[in-house]
Amino acid sequence: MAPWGYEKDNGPAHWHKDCPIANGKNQSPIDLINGEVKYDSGLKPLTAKYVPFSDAKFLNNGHSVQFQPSAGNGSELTGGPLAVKYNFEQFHFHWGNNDTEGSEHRVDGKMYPAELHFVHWNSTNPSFKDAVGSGGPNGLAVLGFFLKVGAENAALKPITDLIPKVKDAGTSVTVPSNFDMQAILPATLTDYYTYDGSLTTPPLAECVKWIVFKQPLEVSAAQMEAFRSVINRDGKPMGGNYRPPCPLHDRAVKTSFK
Ligand SMILES: NS(=O)(=O)c1cccc(F)c1
Ligand SMILES: [Zn+2]
Repeated sequence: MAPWGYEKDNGPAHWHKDCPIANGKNQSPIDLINGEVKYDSGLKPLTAKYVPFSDAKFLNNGHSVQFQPSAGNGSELTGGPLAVKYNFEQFHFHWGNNDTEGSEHRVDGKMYPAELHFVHWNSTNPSFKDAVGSGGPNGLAVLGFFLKVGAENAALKPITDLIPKVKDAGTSVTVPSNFDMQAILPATLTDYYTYDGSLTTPPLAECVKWIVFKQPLEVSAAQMEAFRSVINRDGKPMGGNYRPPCPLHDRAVKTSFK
């Protein structure tokens, strides 16, 4: 099979051939149906501490654009549904070719134009790779933020301004060291959905504690257009790099809000 992608001949419907877990019972993304979620008063606030990065790359890996600091940067996530500290690994995006599609998770069937994933790994593992392979839903913690079109996102501007430099698959650029990742996050990380799921791209490992925030972030139309100018490994616009929702099976989606 050609390397996996999102086209007719290598998209989500094909992934099960290389990754049979694609048809597993803990797959992501899902449709977050408000009538079926359950408030959990035991969910604590989340704390994300992102320290400045000395050498971080922004890259086009052929299926997304991704911010990746060098390993062991010291940024970490604790609290919420998490029992231990998680180390920050990378963030990346999924988006559509128009404003009616693009997010991976949905809310009552609604898709947002894009979704931003902050990926963290359980610090009781020696590395990110070990955390992915650690088995069970506590290997990674991924924060999901919906993006909607509105005001320019000043915190993401240093990243969206770099997109023209990583237009083609396999390209990367160094991110200025004064980039403040903390500024992307809302002041308080409240009001989220959380459930046990998987990576949304191959290898689709069922190792993720998903934490999806109810409140979307805003980006400008120009910032959305920047994403839509990115080219994938087949030389086509990368937009549409989202997996459709997977069956919930017998999983519960908890909320930190009533
Ligand atoms: N899209 S995602 O589930 O956040 C994801 C896919 C693959 C690797 C990874 F670290 C995160
Ligand atoms: Zn993702």
